[in-house]
Amino acid sequence: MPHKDDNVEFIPSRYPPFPDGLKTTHLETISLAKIQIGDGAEQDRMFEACKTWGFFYLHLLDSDQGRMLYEGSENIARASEHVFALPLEEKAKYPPHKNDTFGYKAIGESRVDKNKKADTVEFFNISKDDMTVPDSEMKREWPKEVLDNKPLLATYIRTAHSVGLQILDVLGTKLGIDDLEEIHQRHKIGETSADVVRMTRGLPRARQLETDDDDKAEIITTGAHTDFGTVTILRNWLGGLQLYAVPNRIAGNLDFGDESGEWMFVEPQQDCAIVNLGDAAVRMSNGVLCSGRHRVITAPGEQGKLPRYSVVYFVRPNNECRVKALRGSGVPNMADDENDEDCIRGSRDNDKN
Ligand SMILES: O=C(O)CCC(=O)C(=O)O
Ligand SMILES: [Fe+2]
Repeated sequence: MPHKDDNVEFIPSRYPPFPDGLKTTHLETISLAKIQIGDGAEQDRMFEACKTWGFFYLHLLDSDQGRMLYEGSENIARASEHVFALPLEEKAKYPPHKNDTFGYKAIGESRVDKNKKADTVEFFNISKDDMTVPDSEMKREWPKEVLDNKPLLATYIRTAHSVGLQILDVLGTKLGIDDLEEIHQRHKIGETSADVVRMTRGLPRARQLETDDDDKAEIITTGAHTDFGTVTILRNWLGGLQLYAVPNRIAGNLDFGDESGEWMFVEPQQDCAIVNLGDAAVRMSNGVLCSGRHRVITAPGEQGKLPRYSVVYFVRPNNECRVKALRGSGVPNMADDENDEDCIRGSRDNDKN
């Protein structure tokens, strides 16, 4: 779509490049097409990436579903610009309900560090369940700017969910899971879940600082976290995402007291999504798979002068499911893995990530 209007913010083709010379992770790039045709070497590389960092780049342009995610995420980011441009009073009409995270999170509602500094990003979390049913069956209200894009969002949700499950099928096979169907049962598209498409818009650096004189200031936009679901498929176009250089194998390890590692940038790759595993994948594999701790800071260099958009799909277990370890030759037994106390519930209501 041509951009007639210079007020348009989301124009990836005009973004300055990611700067050289920063500490950056070297993640594997996995081809979605090769995963889809069952290429053994590609599957091995993906499994290794999921055991080491729980993060990899997914090359999208060589498969139909990948191209849908590529174009769909750009269209959703464009739509999100209209959502975020609404007056705050209007956006505030869509807060999360008591037991969910759907709807609008304003800037400053979360804390990003131990000094309780406020975050500088707004989110709009759009639920899978409402976008994939007729309007009359939706459980909550959505702004017109979201509803106008319901067909796009529904297609994106179905595609991202399907790609997430294709990834889980490969990981399940590599883990020697006895019953792969169990993974599908836990992530049924038609069952109620906390799956969302998250639209995000992070403030540019100039708007975060009182003055714009400290070009190098590191401002945390979204604080350190692990995602609580199973698989996350992320599209971002500006830098700022960082991965903590100590792999995390503990589900829900949100007590980030240790500061021994360092933060490394994950450079966005034009033709790729960034895929990462969440706590439910750690739990289902009894810690064989890894859920990488990450955060977002202001995009580096010139990029940081621009508002930062991202589009995130979270594949999460169905609400009713108890996320126990799966049984399989590659999943170590844990003495207490039958213990419900030790299970993550499908809906981790209080978590925002
Ligand atoms: O915007 C990004 O690059 C990452 C966002 C993220 O980690 C999240 O929303 O959980
Ligand atoms: Fe995240």
